[in-house]
Amino acid sequence: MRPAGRLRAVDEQMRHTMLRTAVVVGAGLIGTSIALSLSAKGVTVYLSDKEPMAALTAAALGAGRAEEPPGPVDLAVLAVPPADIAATLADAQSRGLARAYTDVASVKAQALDAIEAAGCDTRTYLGGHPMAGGERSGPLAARADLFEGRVWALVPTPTTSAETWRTVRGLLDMCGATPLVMDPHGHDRAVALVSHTPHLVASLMAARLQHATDAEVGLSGQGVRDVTRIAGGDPKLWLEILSANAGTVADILAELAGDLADAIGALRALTAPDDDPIRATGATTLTGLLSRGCAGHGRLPQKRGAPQGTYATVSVLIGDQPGELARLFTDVGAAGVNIEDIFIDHAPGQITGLVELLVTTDAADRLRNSLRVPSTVMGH
Ligand SMILES: NC(=O)c1ccc[n+]([C@@H]2O[C@H](COP(=O)([O-])OP(=O)(O)OC[C@H]3O[C@@H](n4cnc5c(N)ncnc54)[C@H](O)[C@@H]3O)[C@@H](O)[C@H]2O)c1
Ligand SMILES: O=C(O)C(=O)C[C@]1(C(=O)O)C=C[C@@H](O)C=C1
Repeated sequence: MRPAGRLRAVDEQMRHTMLRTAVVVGAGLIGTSIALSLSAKGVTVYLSDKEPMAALTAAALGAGRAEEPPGPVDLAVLAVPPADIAATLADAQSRGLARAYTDVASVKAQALDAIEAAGCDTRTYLGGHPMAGGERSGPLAARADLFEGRVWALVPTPTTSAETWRTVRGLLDMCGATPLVMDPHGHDRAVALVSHTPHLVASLMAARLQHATDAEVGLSGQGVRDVTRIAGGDPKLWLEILSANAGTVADILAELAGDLADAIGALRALTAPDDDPIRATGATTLTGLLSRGCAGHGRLPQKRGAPQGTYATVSVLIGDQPGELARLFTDVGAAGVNIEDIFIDHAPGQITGLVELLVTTDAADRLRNSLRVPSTVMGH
């Protein structure tokens, strides 16, 4: 049985307050996306940024008002770079800007240490980190639906008040995000694996392309774009993020370096003549690495943090002519199936496009039968 105090704490975390007013400090990609989402739900949002043009641009996009609030707001969201969180929180609290405060920084332990060192009031602060973003910066890259269905880590201080919990839960609810409560070091270890090292690896791979010939990059398909997309992120922000989690990222990269060395050895072995037995060793090693990759990829949760197997992809070929998508949606509706997500892959000039519909696993075969499309392909 859980002690009553713990039960009460969990209960408080589950409730949430409807926000009426908010301030977003830092009107960049994440701040403006949050502000757009809140404004769309009727919250009065005030925007500020050390670059006035960023706040004005966000306001012009409909994210809120680029002005100081007339009095304390329900929640201040600090969407500034990680190293600026403590000073921004201290300044906001000293001005009595809000009744509760949260941030969105990608690293938590160092920020929390700095918050405590700066003497901030940790009762009105609850750290946060939405696991959604993009490789572009600034308000013009923002989207109101950026956090829909995404996990949002919540990292409380030992003294975070119940009222602050309820207010920040209200923010997540309005943004359509799913909370995941973590401690700061556990959070930073996890994001080293699922965000920070992948970013660095994407950058290292993308750096290989820098001096490629036009003919070589001209041949790029979706694979290289998927592997390198996040490498387009702001180097200044990513230096800050990696610096605040450097030891853990270095440990993971060292393990990766071991696998890279094995892969190089295996590939060299595969260049040996057909009758050289070393080829078989190379093939075995490489198969092992590729299979481990499939197993690791299979561990990634699907939509809304659901485990693998919750959803299945139904792939449909459609023609490049008006009304094709509308017809497909009508047919899916007629089959009584809800589309959880959709991806459309259509190269200009091709007469067909591939539409991938993400649906619950139990509905997938029914939909395939109804649309008369073949069973799913490997990797889905
Ligand atoms: N980019 C992502 O994918 C992503 C995802 C989740 C969380 N985050 C976190 O969100 C935060 C913001 O990142 P972003 O991608 O929106 O960056 P961004 O560069 O798009 O926006 C940051 C904004 O903050 C402003 N700013 C910087 N210092 C400030 C200060 N001291 N006071 C007021 N304004 C200030 C900048 O002028 C800029 O407009 C970072 O802490 C980052 O770690 C980023
Ligand atoms: O979608 C992307 O572009 C991202 O890289 C977002 C992403 C990530 O998933 O690694 C990047 C950094 C953040 O702190 C959180 C989310």
